[in-house]
Amino acid sequence: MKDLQDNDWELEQERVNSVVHEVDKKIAKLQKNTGRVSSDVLEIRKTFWEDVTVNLDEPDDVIETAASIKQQAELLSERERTHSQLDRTLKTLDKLKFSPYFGRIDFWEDGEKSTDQVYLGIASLMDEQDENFLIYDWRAPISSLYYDYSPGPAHYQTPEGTIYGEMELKRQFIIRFSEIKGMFDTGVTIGDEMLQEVLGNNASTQMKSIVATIQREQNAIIRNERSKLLIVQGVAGSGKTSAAMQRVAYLLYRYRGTLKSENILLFSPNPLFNSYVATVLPELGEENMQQSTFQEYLNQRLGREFDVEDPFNQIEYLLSAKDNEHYQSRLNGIRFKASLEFKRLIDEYATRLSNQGLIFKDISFRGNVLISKKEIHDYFYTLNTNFSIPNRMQLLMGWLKKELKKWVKREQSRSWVEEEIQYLEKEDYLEVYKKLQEKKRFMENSFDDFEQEQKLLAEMVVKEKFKPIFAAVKNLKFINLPLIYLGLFNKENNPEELPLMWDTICSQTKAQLSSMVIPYEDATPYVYLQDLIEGRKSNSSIRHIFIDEAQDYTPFQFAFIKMLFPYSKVTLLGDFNQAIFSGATGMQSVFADFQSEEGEVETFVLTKTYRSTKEIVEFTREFIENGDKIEPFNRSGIKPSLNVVESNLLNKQVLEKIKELQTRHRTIAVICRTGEESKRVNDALKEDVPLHFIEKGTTSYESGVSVIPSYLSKGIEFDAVILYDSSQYQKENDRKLFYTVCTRAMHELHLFATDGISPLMVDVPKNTYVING
Ligand SMILES: Nc1ncnc2c1ncn2[C@@H]1O[C@H](COP(=O)(O)OP(=O)(O)OP(=O)(O)O)[C@@H](O)[C@H]1O
Repeated sequence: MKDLQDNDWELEQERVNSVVHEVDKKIAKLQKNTGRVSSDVLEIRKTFWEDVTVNLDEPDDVIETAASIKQQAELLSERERTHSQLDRTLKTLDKLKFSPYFGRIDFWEDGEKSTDQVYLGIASLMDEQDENFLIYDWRAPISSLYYDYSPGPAHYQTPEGTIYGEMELKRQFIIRFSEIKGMFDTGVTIGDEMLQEVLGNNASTQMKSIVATIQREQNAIIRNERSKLLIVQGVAGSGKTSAAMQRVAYLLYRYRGTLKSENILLFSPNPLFNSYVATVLPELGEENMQQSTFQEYLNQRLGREFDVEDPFNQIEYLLSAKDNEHYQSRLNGIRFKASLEFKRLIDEYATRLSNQGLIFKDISFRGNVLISKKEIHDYFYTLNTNFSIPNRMQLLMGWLKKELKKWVKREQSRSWVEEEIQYLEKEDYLEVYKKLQEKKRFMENSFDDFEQEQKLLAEMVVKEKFKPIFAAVKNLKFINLPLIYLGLFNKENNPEELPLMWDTICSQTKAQLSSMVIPYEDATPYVYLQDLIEGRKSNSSIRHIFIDEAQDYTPFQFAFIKMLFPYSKVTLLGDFNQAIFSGATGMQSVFADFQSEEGEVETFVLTKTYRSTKEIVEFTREFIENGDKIEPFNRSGIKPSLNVVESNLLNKQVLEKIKELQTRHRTIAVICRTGEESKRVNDALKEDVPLHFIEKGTTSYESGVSVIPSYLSKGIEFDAVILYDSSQYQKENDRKLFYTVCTRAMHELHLFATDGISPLMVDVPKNTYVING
């Protein structure tokens, strides 16, 4: 490794200057273009109708008019697309001007005469003649060398094969405002110095990109193209979410032309997390992928019919209602309904429903049953059982529509129709009159206008009233799904091996659904059964899904998600030590059993953690099994503290700690066990210090002091964490939650305790923390 000389610095700065000069030229050129395109867009919008020939006289003219409008609209949208593309390129160039690159490697490819200098940045840049790369995109095949090797023999993959050679130099830059602020030549891994610099900074309220310091093991995840299912088990702070974000950017680059941001979907744990990660891709010059929470999906499916419980209410109950008489049976129910066993039970049930047992609803109108549930049931079971249930439902729907049409005719002569006609608006009469005129044109014989008019008006009235019924039939609302689902909890459909307290589970489920509340644990099984009966609404446009915090999904949910996106590759990121939902319930987590997944599955394990100081990692890893495998990044800070206080002094002492931390940190979290406790703490302290109260609907987190319930803090990080009352983490099933909240801290962790030291800490070596009080 060469020593850095002053001369090197000067030469590199000269190169930066010349690259920035090139960027400036490109910006100027593009701005001219952008100006032209935006005036095109304005002009087309202004003259849109002038350039369209509108003529509706004859059917041919109508077709011509439609074609002319379509052509004009296409022209406009093409120009708009070009405009937004140019706009994005301009933004990227601005970023390159600010910081053109972060790395350089000198690589002598076997068989070549000279060494290539490869500079890496967030996007590639060619010289004026478009011949040589001034900057290589970090996602280009050759850039992989930078992440995977230190100087010495090295190789990288290209679509054409493997390229071998010798890396002669690896250099890192910190460039800001076109000026080199730091420069390191690195030997071993991607410079510790650069990582030290990045990780030593304050936590940010938005996740940052890590392209300059991606580690080798993360690079393998980011660039993996082989697997259909990629599983990343990584300890807290190991960069799973970061790897996921850079992987999205990588895939968009690698498959540009075929893969667009709208073909990628990220399932994240809550809206707060969604906004926390939303800036990474734009920072890298890419558009954000689609983002959603699984709860949003469930709400969209069930929200109109039911009051859908969310996972946060469920966990709030689990954390605080331990004395409730139904607690244990609910827990057992949650466990069973999370399992693939329950899914199998539903599959078997659906097979039986094919021959008997489906339940329907009467179709009624003005208090009268038009088609009874029995008639619907009987018709359904006359249909050929070789057809699937969903196919038969479509046939049934067709039959119902026909029957309803007969009813529309019958109803027209009823007295209520005559009455309704009296109340029609003038416009309705006018419409009927127009229709009559139309008809006359085609009919030779004269007819009684009045009678015809009455008939048409009656038809109009009845059809209008039947519209909602037809719509409901089209949406298969004649199926009584809640009752069918509840059929699962009847004796004749019992599972062979009954889960503990099964009778109570059945009666509780029935009570909840009858009041149109769907507990979180029932929501996925319910939509699964619905799909078996109504037909699956699978999505073909999504090609990649990412599930972050995957440990909190049940095996049932994961199986269901895979069915929803049958054409999609899947990246699962999680940590079984942070499985707070399954930790609280003892249910299976999808992460417990990924060995059983079939097909092209690859698993990556990340054991090095970057978020917290060495002292925090040495303390928190003691909470969990095999914690000694967790490797901290070598960054020092102060030891975590345990502050034992009288409960009546807790708020006062927490306040003092906040004030002290504010002198050196920007983001501080007071993590409470539940939402209820957060509220109490917020109410008690908000007069004395400005607080951000975070609850399940909160969509962004700001710097300052946040008060947040434990389960919402997962996935995000703070400079300093105050754990409000650690004495409450008592039982084994609190362990994962306890570990999760403590690992949110980057620089400082302070635990308060009002009722003695948490039993979960008894085995933690005393030299890993300090005790105050
Ligand atoms: N290669 C890296 N270079 C710089 N920073 C990194 C790197 N990898 C991870 N980090 C930082 O470490 C912190 C934790 O990363 P991230 O949130 O992606 O981890 P995680 O595994 O998803 O954590 P958790 O499971 O605890 O939510 C972030 O601040 C991230 O920027």
